[in-house]
Amino acid sequence: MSDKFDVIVIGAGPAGYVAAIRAAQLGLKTACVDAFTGKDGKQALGGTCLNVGCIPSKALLDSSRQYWNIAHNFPVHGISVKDAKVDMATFIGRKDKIVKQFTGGIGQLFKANKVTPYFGTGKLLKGNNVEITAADGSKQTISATNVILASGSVPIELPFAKFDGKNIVDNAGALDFTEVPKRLGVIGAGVIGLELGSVWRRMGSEVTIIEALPDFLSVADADIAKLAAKEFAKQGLDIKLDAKLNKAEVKKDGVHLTYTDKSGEQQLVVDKLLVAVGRRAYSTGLLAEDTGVKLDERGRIMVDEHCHTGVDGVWAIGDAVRGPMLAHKGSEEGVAVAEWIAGKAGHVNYDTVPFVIYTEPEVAWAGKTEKELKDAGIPYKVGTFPFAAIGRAVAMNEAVGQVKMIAHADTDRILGVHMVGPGVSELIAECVVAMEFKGSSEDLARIVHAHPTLSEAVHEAALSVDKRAIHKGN
Ligand SMILES: NC(=O)c1ccc[n+]([C@@H]2O[C@H](COP(=O)([O-])OP(=O)(O)OC[C@H]3O[C@@H](n4cnc5c(N)ncnc54)[C@H](O)[C@@H]3O)[C@@H](O)[C@H]2O)c1
Repeated sequence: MSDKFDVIVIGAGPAGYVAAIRAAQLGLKTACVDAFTGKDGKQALGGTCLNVGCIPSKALLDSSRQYWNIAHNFPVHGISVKDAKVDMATFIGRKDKIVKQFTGGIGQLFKANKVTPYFGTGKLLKGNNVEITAADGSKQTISATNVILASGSVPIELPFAKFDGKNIVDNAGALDFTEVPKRLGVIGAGVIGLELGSVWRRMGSEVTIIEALPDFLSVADADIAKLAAKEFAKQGLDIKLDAKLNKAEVKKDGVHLTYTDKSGEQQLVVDKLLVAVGRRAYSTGLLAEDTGVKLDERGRIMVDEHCHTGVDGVWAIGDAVRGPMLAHKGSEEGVAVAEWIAGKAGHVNYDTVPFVIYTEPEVAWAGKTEKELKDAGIPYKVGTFPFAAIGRAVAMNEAVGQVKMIAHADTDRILGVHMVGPGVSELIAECVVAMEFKGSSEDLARIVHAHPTLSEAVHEAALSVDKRAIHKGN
């Protein structure tokens, strides 16, 4: 046994690295174990989010947006560009540089906060010891009073469309195509399917998305999902609902898909296939048999409302436990657990976690959908406001979508806000603050919003709850 810590975190994704930094800030001697290897063969801190998730996908979404705008938005402004071309090495290289900058940044933050990083696969042993296996197979064991498990999640693989890293890929593979696929198939019209499908559509791919469920984006509010579907269809994303993939075979001329929809069995040939049918909690090899830490039926580490596993000094956070698989949810759990360990009052409000899909237009929401409230028998009133009536959005040539605010019919407390439109990934923050402070639609309606800004759509939606929006008929 070489080293003894107050806290060992297994996993350096947005849940784990944030927990480690917060624990160290609170004066706890902290280590963080992670095995992720970057393209340069060195340890790359930051987990899925920084290496192959949130950050690289946003880099490619932005590059592809610039390219798409040349043909689809510049002409509206009277700007023409001839012979626009994309250099794929620069396109992918810029993304890799951003990833390196941020993964390296975590190393710097660890240094500044005196978190000790370990490079290898961590396994929890009985008695809060952690065995670390390096890439060369060598092992060492460290121990701590508290261990935080933050092992994240991995893509779900379909048995009849197994990942081969070349033709049938997961999110990581779809961030590294060396050329724009002429035909891209996507299985799953969820967050990854829509974001990465958008990237390659903007780059010129013919994108077909096969979604098993009959309703598009059923996790979102139905009105918002409907508006989003209309915009995605205009962009040329061919989304097939109620369609189930039966087979994917790699042949010389591409990946041959067989799927069944309402009209029967269908065939489709694509050059690349992205399978994005969800992720599952990752805990392979994480727990020795006698630790007492339990997994639920979906393989998630079981925890109570304080992220405690029930085993003395063992906690679990992020994608590896219940709740939405979102980086910011994991980070907040990381902060809260570090604070609980230090004897402080940690806090995560799961009711106000914002959801964002970084398509164009963006989709964002927090709180309950109209259907959830209807099903629960909670009385509500709704206010909406279209971006078409927002001067800033029109000036930007991005006047699509709307803000929909739902408040309690009796108390006016905001229960949910749902948006599709320009910049809504940022606009949702104001609503989350209002909801966190148990605000009402009237609270937001009484706040001065700068003119002309996109945030006026939130203001007007709040006014519209009480049928007094100014710039539309009520
Ligand atoms: N912007 C973000 O916050 C962001 C970005 C990327 C990923 N994530 C998270 O990562 C996780 C994984 O993302 P994802 O897009 O893979 O999952 P997801 O759950 O968002 O979507 C998966 C979709 O695949 C469909 N599906 C499942 N099995 C299918 C099948 N056999 N055939 C056709 N369709 C099928 C589902 O009905 C669902 O619509 C999610 O929890 C997501 O929240 C978040």
